[in-house]
Amino acid sequence: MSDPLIEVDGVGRDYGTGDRTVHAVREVSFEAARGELVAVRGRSGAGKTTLLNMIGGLDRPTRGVVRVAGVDVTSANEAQLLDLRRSTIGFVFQSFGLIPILSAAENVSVPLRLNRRPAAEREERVQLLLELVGLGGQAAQRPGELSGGQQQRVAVARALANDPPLLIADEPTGQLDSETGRSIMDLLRALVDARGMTALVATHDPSLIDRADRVLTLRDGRLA
Ligand SMILES: Nc1ncnc2c1ncn2[C@@H]1O[C@H](COP(=O)(O)OP(=O)(O)OP(=O)(O)O)[C@@H](O)[C@H]1O
Repeated sequence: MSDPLIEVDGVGRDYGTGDRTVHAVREVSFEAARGELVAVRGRSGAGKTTLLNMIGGLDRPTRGVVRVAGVDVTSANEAQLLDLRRSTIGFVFQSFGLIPILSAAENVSVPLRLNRRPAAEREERVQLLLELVGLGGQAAQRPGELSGGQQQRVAVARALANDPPLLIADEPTGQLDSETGRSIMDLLRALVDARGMTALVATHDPSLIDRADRVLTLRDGRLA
């Protein structure tokens, strides 16, 4: 595989010390290519969130190296990590993480503001992104006025705002009913196919696994 987008090499993460040490992730190595949809499955506590957070630069491994788009996330300083999270990685969480007092459009606009994009460009891009996720008509509505599935679509649009090569989604369908969950996974699949981005998606849900190009299974912190 040439030029992988994600390189994970011998990564481990411990919490606590001594007898109480929890080995949340142990000796995990894998690569993901550009344009690949990779599912990470495993039971509750298997280490999915810990692994995703280390790849996304939200947490640092105890051992090993993570590279994303050639950048060593493990040794990056805070400013470099901030830059990586703004330009290279979009995040989607189980709990959506939208700002309640902002409209759908304003939520999607937040990463563009952080990247200091001009107002006219922001407006155009936000509308395009909302249409992309099927919410062109809901731009002015606040999260509380949207269904769970619609809120997650807004979160996906926000994650795509700066056109990152990597989307990390941690149980994005965990709070949705199974049919709504499937529509979110269909959306992620379509986005990966249309944009050539890489997506890393943690999920418990066996019915969502078949949309992935590849499935990584974590058991007690190890890749099975
Ligand atoms: N901050 C922390 N301090 C101590 N232990 C932690 C911490 N975060 C996670 N752990 C432990 O690390 C292990 C892996 O947790 P993690 O959240 O990565 O699993 P998961 O597969 O994402 O689970 P879930 O599906 O329930 O979200 C668990 O045993 C958990 O209790």
